[in-house]
Amino acid sequence: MTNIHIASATAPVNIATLKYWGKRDKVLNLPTNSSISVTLSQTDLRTLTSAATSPTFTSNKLWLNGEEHPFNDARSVQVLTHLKELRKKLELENPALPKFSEWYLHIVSENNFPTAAGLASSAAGLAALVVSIAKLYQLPQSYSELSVIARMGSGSACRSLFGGYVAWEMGQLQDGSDSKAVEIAPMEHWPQMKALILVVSADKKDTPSTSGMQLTVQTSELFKQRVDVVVPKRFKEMTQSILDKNFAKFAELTMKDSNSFHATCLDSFPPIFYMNDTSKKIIKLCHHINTYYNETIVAYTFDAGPNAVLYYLQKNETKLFNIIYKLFEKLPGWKSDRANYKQFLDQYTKLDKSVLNILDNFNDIYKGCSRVIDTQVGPGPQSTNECLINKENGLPK
Ligand SMILES: Nc1ncnc2c1ncn2[C@@H]1O[C@H](COP(=O)(O)OP(=O)(O)OP(=O)(O)O)[C@@H](O)[C@H]1O
Ligand SMILES: C[C@@](O)(CCOP(=O)(O)OP(=O)(O)O)CC(=O)O
Repeated sequence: MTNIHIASATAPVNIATLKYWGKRDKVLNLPTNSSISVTLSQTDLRTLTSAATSPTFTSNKLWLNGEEHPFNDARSVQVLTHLKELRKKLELENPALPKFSEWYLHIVSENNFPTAAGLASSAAGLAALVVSIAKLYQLPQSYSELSVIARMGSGSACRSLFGGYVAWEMGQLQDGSDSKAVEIAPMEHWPQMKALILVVSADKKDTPSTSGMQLTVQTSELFKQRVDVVVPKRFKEMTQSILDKNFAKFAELTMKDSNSFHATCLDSFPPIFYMNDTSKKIIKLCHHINTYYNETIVAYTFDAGPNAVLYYLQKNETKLFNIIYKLFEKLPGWKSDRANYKQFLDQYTKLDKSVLNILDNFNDIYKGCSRVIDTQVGPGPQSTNECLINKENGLPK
C-alpha cells in the first residue's frame, strides 16, 4: 500500500493542584471553574501516538496499547471533526494540498504506564491524539487553540498541551472558544518541583469522573460555595505562588483544594468516595511530616481515585525521604540510581523519639499501595520520529 501519511508525537500527564470538577456544558465539555496543574516528566509517564491517513483506509481506527479500541464515541468524533475542519480550511486555501480532510485516520497509541488506573491516562492520551493529528495535518494553530479541541475529548487533557505550570481558563463564551489552557510558567521557571506518586491499590474507580462531577453539580450545596467563592480566590493565589516560587503557599493551597474537591464529592447525594483508608493515612502522614519539620515541605493531592501525588522541592528530598522511604521501601518504583537509600534508613532511626512513636502507626501503610512513581515537573508535548505504524500497510507495527 502506498500514499500513507504518518506523524507521531508524545504528550505528558498532568496532575491538578486546583481541581476541575463540574461542567456547565456537557456537550462542549465546559467547566464550572478554572483549574491549575503541574505537568509531569514524560520519562516516567507519557503517551506516544502515531496518526496516519490514506485514501485507502476504510474507517477511523484506534489501537491502544496493542489492542483495537472503540473510536466512534461522541467525544472522539467531536475531536476528529474539529481537527478535520481546520485541515479543510487549509485545503481550501491551497488546492495543491492532499485532501486529508476527506480520508479516514488510523491512530496507534501507547501509554508507558497503566491505562485507566487513575493516572490521568485520558489526559495524556487525548493530548497526544490532538497533537499528532495536528502535526499530520500541518495545522498552524497554537497549542492554546488546540487545547480547546483536546478539552472536548477530556477536560483535563487540555492542560497536557503545555509543560510546567498550566492553567485551564474556564472562559465565558457559550461556544467554549475561550475555555483553553495557557502556560502559567514553563518548567524552567521552577524546575525543582518533584512528584512522588503513591499508587494505592484499588480494584476499580468508585464513579467515573464524568458522571461523578455531574452528580456533584446537581446535588451538592457545598459545591456552589466552592465554584463561586473558594476556587476564584484560590486560582489567583495559586498562580501567584507559582510565579513567586513560594512552595509553602503553593503546597497549602494544593492540599486544601484536594480536600475541598473530595468534600464536595462526599456532599454529593448519594455520596462519592474516591479516597480509601490508605489515602487518608497518607494525608495524616504528610501533616505529621510538615509538623515535625515545622515547615511545609510536602503537599498531597488526590484525583478521582485513591492514588496520592506528593509534591515537594528537590532541596527537601532528603528530609522527606528520611521518613517516607523507610515506610514505603518495600514497594517497586524507587529510582535505582539513588545511592542514598541506605542513608535515608540510617537517618530514620535518628529521628526524634516523639515522631518515631507516631510513625509506628504507619508501619503497614505500604500494604495498601502497589508501587511508587518517582518523577518531577516536565515539558509539554514533543514531536518524535519514533513511529508505531507500519508505512507499508497503515497498521500497528
Ligand atoms: N493513549 C490514548 N489514546 C487515546 N485515548 C486514550 C489513551 N489513553 C487513554 N485513553 C482513553 O482514556 C480512557 C481512560 O480514561 P479514565 O478517565 O477511565 O482513566 P484515567 O485517565 O487513567 O484516570 P483519571 O481520569 O481518573 O485520572 C481509556 O479507556 C481511553 O478511552
Ligand atoms: C479529579 C480530576 O482529575 C477530574 C478530571 O476529570 P476528566 O478530565 O477526566 O473529566 P472529563 O472532562 O469528563 O473527561 C481533576 C482535574 O484533573 O482537574
